[in-house]
Amino acid sequence: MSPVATTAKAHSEPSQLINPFYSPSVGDDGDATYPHAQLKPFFPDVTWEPLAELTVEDRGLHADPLKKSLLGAATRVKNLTPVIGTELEGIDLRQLTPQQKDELALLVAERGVVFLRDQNIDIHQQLDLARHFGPLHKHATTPIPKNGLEEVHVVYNDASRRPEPSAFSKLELWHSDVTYEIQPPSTTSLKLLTGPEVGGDTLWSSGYALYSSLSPGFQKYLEGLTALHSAVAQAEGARSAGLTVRRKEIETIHPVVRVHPATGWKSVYVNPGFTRRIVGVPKAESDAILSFLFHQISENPDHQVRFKWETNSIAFWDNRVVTHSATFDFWPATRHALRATPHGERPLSVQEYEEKTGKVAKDRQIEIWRQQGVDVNGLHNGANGLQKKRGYND
Ligand SMILES: O=C(O)CCC(=O)C(=O)O
Ligand SMILES: [Fe+2]
Repeated sequence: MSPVATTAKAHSEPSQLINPFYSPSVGDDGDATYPHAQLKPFFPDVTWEPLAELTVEDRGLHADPLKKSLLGAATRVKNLTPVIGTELEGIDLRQLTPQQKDELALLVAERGVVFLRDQNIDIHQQLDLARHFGPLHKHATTPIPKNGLEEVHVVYNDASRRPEPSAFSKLELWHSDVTYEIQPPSTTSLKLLTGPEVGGDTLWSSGYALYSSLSPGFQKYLEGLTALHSAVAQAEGARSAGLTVRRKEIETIHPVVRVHPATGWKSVYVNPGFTRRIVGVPKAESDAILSFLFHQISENPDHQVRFKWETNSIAFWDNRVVTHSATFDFWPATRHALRATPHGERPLSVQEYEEKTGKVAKDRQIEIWRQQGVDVNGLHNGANGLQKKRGYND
C-alpha cells in the first residue's frame, strides 16, 4: 500500500487556501514505468523541533568579483533581461570546483536567478551543492520524496485532478520561500525531472529592481520598517488537507528592505505569500503599502523574468532578493521538480548592514549605471529618473 493517505494532497507553497492546483498524491500503483517513482511526493507523519540558530556565512563573499573561473568555463553567458535572470551554457554542475561554486553564489546574488539546461546532476549531488551555500532547510508541510530525503521539497502535479483556477488569485501565488523562518533561504535550486511540452513556466521578480524603481523618500520610509511573515495559513492549509505539520508554525518580523551580504545591494523583502502586515503603522497604511508592493512584484514586467523549463533544466534563485510564482496552465500533463533550500543569514536591515560591515548599502541600478560611466547625478533611480526626462506614457 502507498504510504500516502489517499486523501492527502501534494502541494507546494504557498498553501493559504487548500490549493486547487496541486493534484492528489498517488501511490506507487501504476508507477512501475515512471523513472522517478521514488521521488514522487510523500508526507511523512513525523514532527521536528523548532529550528536552532545556524551559523551562515555567504559563499558569495569568498568569490572573485569578476567570477572568472565560472564564467570562463561557460560557453555562453546570456542575460535574459537587464535586471534579472542569466542563462549559463557549457557548464556541468557536477564538475564545479569550490571556487566556481562560490562564484555561482555571487552570480545568483547579482542576477537574482540563474538557469542551466541539460544538467545530469542527481538529487544527492544537488543537495551536496546546496550544502556548499548553507545548512539545508526542511520544509514543515510540503512533500518530501518517497525515498525519505527530508531536505528535499517535491513539486508535483499530474492529470489526476483538474485545477480550478477561480479558487484563488494569481497575486497570492507570488512568494519568496518560507520567509517566516528566522533565517530564510538563500541560494535555492529547483531541477525539473518531468514537465509538459509547453506551459508550467516559472516567473521571478527582482526585489532590487523594485527598490530601485521607488522615489528616494519612499525608499527611506521603507528602510525604517519591519513586517510580519507568517507560517500560520500554510500550516492550517496542510492540517485541513489531513496532513501532519512537521514543525510548529512560527511568525517572524523581518526588515522591509534587506541588504544582500555579498552584493551590498538593497532589496524589498515582502511577498504576497507570507508577509501579513507592516509592524507599528496603522492597519490601513500597512494594507495600502503592502498592496502597492505586492502589485509591483506581480504586475511590473520590467522587474520580471519568465523561464521555460525543459527536462533537466535547473534554476538557482536567491530567495533574499527575488520573489517567484509558478504557472498552472499545463493540466493534464505531469510536472515534477525537486528543490534544495539552504538557510541564509537572519535578514539585515540597511542600518544593521551598515553598522556590521562599515560599508554603505547601495541601490543596484545606480551602482550599475555608475560602473557603466553614466552620469547618475540627479538620477535618484533608474525607471523614475529616465521617465521624468522623457515624459510619462510617451
Ligand atoms: O513549480 C515551480 O516552478 C516553483 C514552485 C515553488 O514555488 C518552489 O518550489 O519554491
Ligand atoms: Fe517557492
